[in-house]
Amino acid sequence: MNTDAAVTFTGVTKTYGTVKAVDGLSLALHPGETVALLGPNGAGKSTTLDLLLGLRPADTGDVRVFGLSPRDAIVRGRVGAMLQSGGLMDEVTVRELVRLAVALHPKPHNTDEVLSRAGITQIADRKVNKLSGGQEQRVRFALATAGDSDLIVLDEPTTGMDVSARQAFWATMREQADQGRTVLFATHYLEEADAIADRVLVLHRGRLLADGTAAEIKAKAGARKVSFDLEGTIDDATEQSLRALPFLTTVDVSGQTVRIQSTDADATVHALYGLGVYPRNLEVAGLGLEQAFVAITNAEEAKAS
Ligand SMILES: Nc1ncnc2c1ncn2[C@@H]1O[C@H](COP(=O)(O)OP(=O)(O)OP(=O)(O)O)[C@@H](O)[C@H]1O
Repeated sequence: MNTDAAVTFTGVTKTYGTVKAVDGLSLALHPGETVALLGPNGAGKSTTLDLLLGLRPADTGDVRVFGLSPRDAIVRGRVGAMLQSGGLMDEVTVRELVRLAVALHPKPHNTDEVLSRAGITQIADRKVNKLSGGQEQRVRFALATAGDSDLIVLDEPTTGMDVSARQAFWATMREQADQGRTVLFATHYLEEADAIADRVLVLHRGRLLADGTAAEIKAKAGARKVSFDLEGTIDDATEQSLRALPFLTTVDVSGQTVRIQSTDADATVHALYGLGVYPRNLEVAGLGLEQAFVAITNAEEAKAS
């Protein structure tokens, strides 16, 4: 067992009826890493976080947090979490709720500092059930950072936050990681994962499909995008021959503009000139993280069907 790791999953499986939500998952996260957990709906992200937080038991395998069981790690204040669901207590004010979280933490921060860091000092006296969605998220963030935890776990943390709240949120998270904390967040915002995470995990049907930096994940997708314009209207015959170009994974024809993805852009462009057409404004570029994610998960879907 690697006791230096912040988190280890070893052969972890969690099944609901016939659904394998987490399927033989093994991974290790290290102190100071900011890790994005990506995956299509139902990939097993929330279940993975629930297992990590000891909210559900694994069927098989072992989950360790700083070498401890999830429950022991939480009791010792080593983990702060911000989950998607779970009601906040209704009839209390924001300050009372945050004060309670501070009081319960074995290594508490100062309540005013926690409120200020989460940007909720202005609404501290408001009842929790009178908040907007974005304000609620900030309160959850305050609860996750009520004490000096070594691992911060966030499930879809910025859903409902406006642009400035998101920026402030991620700036704070970067500070937390710079201080040696491990930050693990599940998200559907791939641009956030690209901008923030040192490491990206792609889950699919409970299995780890890719694990690396955003650049490595983009390279793993193995595809590049090619776009160009053709003069005049693209008739059916031309469109047919474009769609028959080698190594294509996707084709989109819109007016005179053609956008394609190819697993061998050089060969595709070579064949394009062979069609006797004259592409203008030809651009060849790597995939963004979002496109890479779609390419990787679609390829896996195709294998499964
Ligand atoms: N309590 C439950 N009972 C039965 N099935 C469940 C339960 N929780 C999750 N599942 C199933 O397990 C699978 C994984 O769900 P999970 O919520 O972990 O995925 P996710 O990646 O977080 O999805 P999303 O992006 O939609 O939040 C899904 O097929 C889901 O329907």
